Amino acid sequence: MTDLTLANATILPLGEDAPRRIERGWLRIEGDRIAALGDGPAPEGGPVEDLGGRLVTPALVDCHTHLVYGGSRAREFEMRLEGADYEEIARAGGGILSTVTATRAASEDDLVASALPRLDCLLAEGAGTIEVKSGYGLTVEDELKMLRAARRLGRERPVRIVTSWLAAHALPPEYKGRAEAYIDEIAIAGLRAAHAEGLVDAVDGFCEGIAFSVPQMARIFDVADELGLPVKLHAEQLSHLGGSQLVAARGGLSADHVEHADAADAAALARAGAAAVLLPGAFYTLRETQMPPVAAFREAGTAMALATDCNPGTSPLTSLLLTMNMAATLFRLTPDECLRGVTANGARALGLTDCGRLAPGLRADLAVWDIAEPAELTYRIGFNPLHARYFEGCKC
Ligand SMILES: O=C(O)CC[C@@H]1NC(=O)NC1=O
Ligand SMILES: [Fe+3]
Repeated sequence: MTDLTLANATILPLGEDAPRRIERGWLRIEGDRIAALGDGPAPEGGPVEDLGGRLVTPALVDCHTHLVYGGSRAREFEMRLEGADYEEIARAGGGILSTVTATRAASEDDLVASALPRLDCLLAEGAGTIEVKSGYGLTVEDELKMLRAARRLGRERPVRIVTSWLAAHALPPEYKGRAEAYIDEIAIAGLRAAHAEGLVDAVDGFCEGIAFSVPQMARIFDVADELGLPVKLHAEQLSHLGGSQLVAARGGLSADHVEHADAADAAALARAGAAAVLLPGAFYTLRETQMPPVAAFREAGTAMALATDCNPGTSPLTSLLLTMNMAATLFRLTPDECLRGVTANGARALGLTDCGRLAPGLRADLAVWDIAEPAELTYRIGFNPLHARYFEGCKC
């Protein structure tokens, strides 16, 4: 059991009603929780570690990843460089389906082994909570295999893994022209099996012309609601179908990508308390030109989260710090918005209230940085100033 006070630190609590910054502050850890924090001299009693003015933030939250998958899409990367766009590749049977073949062929052990190096990259930059989706198996057993592998990552490393069911990611060849049957026999039947095995924390889908429609996603969300599972959605990534409005109407956790969302979507998400998850890695990789409506999100008060969207096709990115830099440079988010995007708002996009902020009673998942100026985290490109990471109160 940890009993430790971190002293002489520059603390960013990142809570809505918390001080913006505590200079020369202290934070007391008891067990796996934050017991107290404040400014001035640290309270007497117990071991103290002087941080020499270093910056302390919540451990980072990556609220949108496809971290578990088989194979690689480097060849497709070349195709894009030869001029094919994402939808052309998808319609030519490439894209997601080529990763499906590799994932179906991989064992659960193979999936864990190939995901661990990607996970270690995120942990090395101070991540403490990571969401992992299914979506490359597209049979009940292969989707369950993916989520079992995801759960194992949380046992193999000091990290909290949150899972999402994403069977509605693509229509496999054996269901070509039979989307409704796929939804019934795989997406819904598999969701029930995953829930029964304790493998799923939220339900997601790819709502897009090359994937699933709003009514089709609504059918899956009906079952999520019956099972008491929250929902989220890949929405308005390549077009405007109304996925964000569906998330808002269902009281969902987040609408993700949202490049093609509009002011009405921003207002609906804000009213529903749902986050907009911006994914600059996919925007950058696809050389997208449609910017997400950041001004509308600001105007509406929609919480903006950021995530790597780590996936082999459109965002082979395993750096939240680079994600922050991309969001600032490409989407014009401020460094403060970027840091909130991978902490408090990332937690919000996952429906988590016990992390992503520093306050008494919350998890002692912390990142200590060898910098004093928070903007350095967003400003630097390819620089990792992590000094130490605490997970459940333990330095790791
Ligand atoms: O190409 C892949 O493997 C996943 C792409 C990823 N999935 C999705 O729904 N949108 C994306 O950009
Ligand atoms: Fe994604």
